[in-house]
Amino acid sequence: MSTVPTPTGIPLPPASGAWREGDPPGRRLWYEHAAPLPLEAGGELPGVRLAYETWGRLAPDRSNAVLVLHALTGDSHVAGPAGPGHPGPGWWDGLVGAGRALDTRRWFVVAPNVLGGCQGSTGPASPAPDGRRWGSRFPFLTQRDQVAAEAHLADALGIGRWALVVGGSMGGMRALEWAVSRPERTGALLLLATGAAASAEQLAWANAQLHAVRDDPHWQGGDYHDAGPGRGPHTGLGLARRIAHLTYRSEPELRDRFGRTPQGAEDPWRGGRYQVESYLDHHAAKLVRRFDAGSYVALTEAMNSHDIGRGRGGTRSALSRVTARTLVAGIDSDRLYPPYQQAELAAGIPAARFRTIRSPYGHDGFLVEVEQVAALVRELLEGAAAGD
Ligand SMILES: CC(=O)SCCNC(=O)CCNC(=O)[C@H](O)C(C)(C)COP(=O)(O)OP(=O)(O)OC[C@H]1O[C@@H](n2cnc3c(N)ncnc32)[C@H](O)[C@@H]1OP(=O)(O)O
Ligand SMILES: N[C@@H](CCO)C(=O)O
Repeated sequence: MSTVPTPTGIPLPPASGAWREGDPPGRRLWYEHAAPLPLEAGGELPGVRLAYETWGRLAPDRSNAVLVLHALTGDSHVAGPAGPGHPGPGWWDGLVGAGRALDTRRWFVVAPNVLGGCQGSTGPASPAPDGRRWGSRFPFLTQRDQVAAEAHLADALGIGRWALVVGGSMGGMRALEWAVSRPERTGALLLLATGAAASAEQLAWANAQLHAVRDDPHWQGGDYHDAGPGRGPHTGLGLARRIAHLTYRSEPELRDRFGRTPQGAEDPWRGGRYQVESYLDHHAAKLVRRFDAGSYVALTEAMNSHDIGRGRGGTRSALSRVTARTLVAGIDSDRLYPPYQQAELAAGIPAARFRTIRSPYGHDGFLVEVEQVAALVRELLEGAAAGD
C-alpha cells in the first residue's frame, strides 16, 4: 500500500500497485515506469508514476480494453462505486457500469490520471528523486509526452490495442494523439469538443489564466508547495478557474439560469453579489480545494503545445494517419472549442463521422450530456461488433 501525495492536502484513497485480475472496480492503482521518460522538449522525467482506475475484466485475448482520458481538471475517477476506499461518484458515472454504454460486463475500462496532474500521477507537487517537490523544476510537458507515459501503462497492462479511445477537451487532444502516433493501437476513436491544435483564442484565454496564477505573490515561482497550509496561490488559481469556467459555459445558459438576480439576501449595490458571481466564486473555491496550481499551469501549457501536425507535415498529413473508426462530436453551444474545429477533424480523419451534441451548457456539455455521449459510444462499439 502506498499513499498518493495530495498537493491540496485532501486525502485520496491509497493507490495499491498494479492491476491484477479480480481487482474491485474503481480502485485507484498506480503504475511506475522504471526508466526516465524522454521528453519532446528535451531532457527526461525520472520516476514517472501514473495513477489509474479500471472497471470490468480484461478478456483473455485482451481485445476489450477501452481507454478514457479526462479533461483539464478531471481525474481517473470516471465512475463509482462510492464507498470506503472510493472517492464517490465519478465524472462520467452514467457512461460506465453494467448495462451502460461502456458495459463493464463486456468492456475493460482504463482511466489514467494525466502525467503532470495532481490526483496521484507525477506532477509539480510530487517529490523529485532528491525528495523535494518538483515545483518550479518540473519540466515542460507536451501532450505527446503524456501519451507516451500512457502507452507505457498500456504496455504494462498487456494492452497492445485499445478497442476504443475516448476523450473530451484536453482528453480529446490526447485521444487524437494516440490515434495519430499509434494508429495500430487505436481501434476506434471518440473525440469530443476538441481540436487539431490549440487555437489563438484558446491560447489567449490560457494566457489570462496563467497570469492569474503566476502573478499571485504566493506562487513563488512555482515553489510554494511547502510554504504551509493556506499559503499557496489560491487567489490566482481561483481567478483562473473563474475565467476558465466562463469559457466552459454559454451566455444563454448564464442569462436563463441567473439573469440579474442577486444572491440570496445580498445587495449588489452595497457590496453584495449577483447570483452568477456567487456561482463563479463557488466553482473557484471548489477547484482550489481539490487541485494544485502547479499542475494547473503544467497542464495548461501542455494544452497550449497541442498541435497534431507539428513535425508531421501539418494537420492534414497527421490526420490522414488515423486508421481508427472515428466519431468526432462538437457541442452546438461551445464557444471555447467551436464545432467548426471538430468538423475540421472529421473532414481530415479518413474514417470519421461528425456528430453534434445539443446542449445549452457550452463546452462542459461533454461532461453534462452523458446520455448523448453514451449514444455516441454505443454507435462506435456496435459498429465494432458489426465489423463496420
Ligand atoms: C467530484 C469532483 O470533484 S469532480 C472531479 C472531476 N471533475 C471533472 O472531471 C470535471 C470538472 N468538473 C466540472 O467541470 C464541473 O463540475 C461540471 C462541468 C461537471 C459541473 O457541471 P454541472 O453539473 O452543470 O454543474 P454547475 O456548473 O451547474 O455547478 C453546480 C454547482 O454550483 C453550485 N451553484 C449553483 N448556483 C450557485 C450560486 N448561485 N451560488 C453558489 N453556488 C452555486 C451548486 O450548488 C453546485 O455545487 P456543487 O457542485 O458543489 O454541488
Ligand atoms: N470543466 C472541465 C472542462 C475542461 O475542458 C474541466 O474542468 O476539466
